[in-house]
Amino acid sequence: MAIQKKHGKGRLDKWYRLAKEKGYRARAAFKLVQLNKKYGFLEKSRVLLDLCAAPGSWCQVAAECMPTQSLIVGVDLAPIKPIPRVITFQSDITTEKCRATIRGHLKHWKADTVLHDGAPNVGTAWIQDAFSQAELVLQSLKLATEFLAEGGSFVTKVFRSKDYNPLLWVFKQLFSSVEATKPPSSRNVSAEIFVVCRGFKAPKRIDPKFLDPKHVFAELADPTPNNEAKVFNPEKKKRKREGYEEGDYTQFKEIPVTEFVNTTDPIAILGSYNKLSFQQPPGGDLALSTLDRLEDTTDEIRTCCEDLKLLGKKEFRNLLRWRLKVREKFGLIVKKKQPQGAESEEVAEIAPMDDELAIQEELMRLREKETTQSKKERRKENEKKRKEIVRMQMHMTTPMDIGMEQIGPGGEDSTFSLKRVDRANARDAVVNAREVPVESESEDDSGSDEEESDEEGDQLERELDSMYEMYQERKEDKDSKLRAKKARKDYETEEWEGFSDENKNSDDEDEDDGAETAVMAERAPHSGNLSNNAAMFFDQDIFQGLGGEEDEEEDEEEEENEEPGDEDEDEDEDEEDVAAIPAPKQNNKKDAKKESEWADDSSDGEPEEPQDPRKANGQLDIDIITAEAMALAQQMATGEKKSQDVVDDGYNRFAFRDVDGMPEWFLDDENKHSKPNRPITKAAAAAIQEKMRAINARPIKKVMEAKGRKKFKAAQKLERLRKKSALLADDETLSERDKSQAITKLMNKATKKKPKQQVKLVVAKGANRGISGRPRGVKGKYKIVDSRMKKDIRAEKRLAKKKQK
Ligand SMILES: C[S@@+](CC[C@H](N)C(=O)[O-])C[C@H]1O[C@@H](n2cnc3c(N)ncnc32)[C@H](O)[C@@H]1O
Repeated sequence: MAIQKKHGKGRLDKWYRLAKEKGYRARAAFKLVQLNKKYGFLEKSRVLLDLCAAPGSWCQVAAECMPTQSLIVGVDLAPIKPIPRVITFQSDITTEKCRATIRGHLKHWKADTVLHDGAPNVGTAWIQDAFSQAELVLQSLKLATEFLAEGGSFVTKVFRSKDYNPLLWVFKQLFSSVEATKPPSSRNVSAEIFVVCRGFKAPKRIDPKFLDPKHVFAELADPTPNNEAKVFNPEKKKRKREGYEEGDYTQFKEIPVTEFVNTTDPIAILGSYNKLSFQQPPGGDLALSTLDRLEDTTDEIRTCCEDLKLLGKKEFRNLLRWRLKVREKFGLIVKKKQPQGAESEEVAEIAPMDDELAIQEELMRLREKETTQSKKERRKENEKKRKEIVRMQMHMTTPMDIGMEQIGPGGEDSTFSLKRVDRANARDAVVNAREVPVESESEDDSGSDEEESDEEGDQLERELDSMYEMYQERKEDKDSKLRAKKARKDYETEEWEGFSDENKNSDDEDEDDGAETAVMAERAPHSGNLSNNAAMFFDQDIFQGLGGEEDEEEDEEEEENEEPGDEDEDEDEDEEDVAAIPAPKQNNKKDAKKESEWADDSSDGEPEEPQDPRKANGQLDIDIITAEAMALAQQMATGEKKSQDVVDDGYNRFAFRDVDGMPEWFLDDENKHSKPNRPITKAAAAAIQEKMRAINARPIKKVMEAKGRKKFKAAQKLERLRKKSALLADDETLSERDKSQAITKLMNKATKKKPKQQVKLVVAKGANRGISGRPRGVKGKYKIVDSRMKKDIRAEKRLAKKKQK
């Protein structure tokens, strides 16, 4: 008996069994079936070329779906057993011989479809596999450009790797429509993606660089050497750390923590490994043991290293900071004081781990400890002050309580300078009980050495932030619920813009960075001044339709309609536009317009607070729809509660939760439960119940429509009857008796129900066995049954009769 493989790629799944059942040579057949179901290119093709076709299941599918008399040619390194209506031959698709053989088979015809499902079985590391795969794709594209007819389709398999985007970019230059998809039969653990390119542009001349792997994958072909990796283990060969082996996604991956410290791409390690290990290798590792003994290597850091997949942004940040500290201590980064404006440079030095270093290390550790302590205290102090300010704004404390008399409430440099506080915003902040950004002292004394921002750290954090955003976007794309949630969140955060707009400026600065390497930039048709990578990035579907100047004009128009104070808000909106979900964006713009209209309406020139008809979650707030709200309304109507009480209620233990740096999943979960429990009255609960009952009692729309149609038809019938009876009544040739008889007859006919048409059962045997369509000699409604069913029905009837007796 064959051994059933239960894990990973070798699992004999339903597609495998289905392929066996249907007589396909490989489960891969279903990938083509599903791709064709979605894009329907096979039925339209008369000539097809299948590159890398063995064992031949795609050719089988093509032969089934394409019109008879079509020409199908399949080629592979491996021999392909003959398939009816398919020409196959054995060759390497990268060779000239193969090209010539294809030409010989196609003669003067051009292919409508070129398929490529090639996979080189080199079995080396993932990154190498992916690269050769990408090269094979480019090779097949080369053949496709030679043999495809104008408007033809090219379907290819690519792997998720660094080469994916360059490949897609090249496809887009040659085809009018390029779509990447993963058919259901493709295993989730497999990194393969299928790209369906339609509408071949058939350019007269194609720049050979388009199809030259050296140019297309320029970045990979010449990776920058990682000299720093030699510091810890100079003679050890550097491990390849980019990505998982194909189909190896479920493996728990571990890497020595020293690798994380060494690497020039720490984010890649955090993203692709499960654990950073402090475990000593058999021969012992000096660097590892030093790392292990460091004071900075706190328990928290160790716990974080245990399972990277559980970490949130904050923990990742901590790990990156820790890495930087360690690198500094080991002398991997030597910071040079530089004149202003000059770019900071990281110098990698190979430093021996001797006594001197240990002393230096100890000194650094002490200094570090001191700094952390003072930072912590400052942060605590700030937090305290922030809370006190909010309390004061809510009239729960006096300025004296927080020592404002010493500093002076209006002092320019004071943390409590309320001059800059926009009153309306402040009120919003109190009502919303949101965080009030207080200028941190660390910002004030930015000149000090300890607070000197670390270029690498900042860069990594920005990278981490943008990766997290991309991850969220991907998740949103897949999950409509999440999309709605984000839309709600965006809506909520829009309301509170903070006391100052410094944050925004820093956000803007963040956007400025990013260096791109130029690959084939000179040929990018609409890249303008953008580098090739940037052009490829903006070529993605998400940016399509985001017009350049036209949009800007539109934005400008809208800006004109708005108050000058709204400028910053708009900038933020524009930044979000790239990844924003369309619906809320439209709403926001509409709102902005509405707000400006409201502002224009106010006669005294003072813009009125816009009464937004929506609730925080974006729903229209047109009714009291919860029992809590109803109870509150009742209490306010009876004077039991005043608006001041409601404000007081807003100040509760849930209002100032410290959410900073908490992972999203944690906050999502906590938001479900961490809210005040407001008691509801019996009357309110009853009223809501009653309302719901009334809503539930309403017939659904379809039933209402059906009833309406019935009523309408009855009215029409009645009208016709009335007219006919009137005609009869006016007919002078008829006697009164005849008239009455004729009208009665009419009435009887109208009220008489039509007998239901009998369904004739036709047994599927004899001439009727396996027929499709109406059986001969059968009129009216019919149903084809097998003889068993008829016998069963008869038996049931017999039984029922027996029981009656
Ligand atoms: C996944 S299989 C293709 C399965 C095929 N689509 C089917 O449905 O049966 C990948 C094939 O690519 C072939 N291949 C890899 N490199 C090739 C090359 N340079 N020239 C021709 N075939 C190649 C391999 O021999 C292998 O049979």
